[in-house]
Amino acid sequence: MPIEKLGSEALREQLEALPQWTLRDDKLHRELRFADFVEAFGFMSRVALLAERADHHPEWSNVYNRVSIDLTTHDAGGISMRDIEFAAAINRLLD
Ligand SMILES: C[C@H](O)[C@H](O)[C@H]1CNC2=NC(N)=NC(=O)C2=N1
Repeated sequence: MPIEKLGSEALREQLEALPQWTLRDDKLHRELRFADFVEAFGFMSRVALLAERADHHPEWSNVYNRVSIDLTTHDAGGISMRDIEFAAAINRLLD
């Protein structure tokens, strides 16, 4: 079954449950700051395992203790429920 891009109304609804995430360039965006590089990279390692399990991968960058994450579904040409679920799973790692 093809993965569908969310329409703007459905997307707005889903974003209500993800207040830590914003829309930037048609992607789900979140920036994080950790105590140091080891903490940031440890977090990225945990996200990498989630990404491999879901076969859904982040666009991200890391500078020392900062991590910037963008989520989109290339296969759908926009944000899909895969990104919503991924964002929620990342939030749970940070609880
Ligand atoms: C072939 C493979 O399943 C696809 O390329 C997957 C891999 N990871 C992916 N990750 C993301 N974020 N979007 C995708 O469309 C995507 N597609």
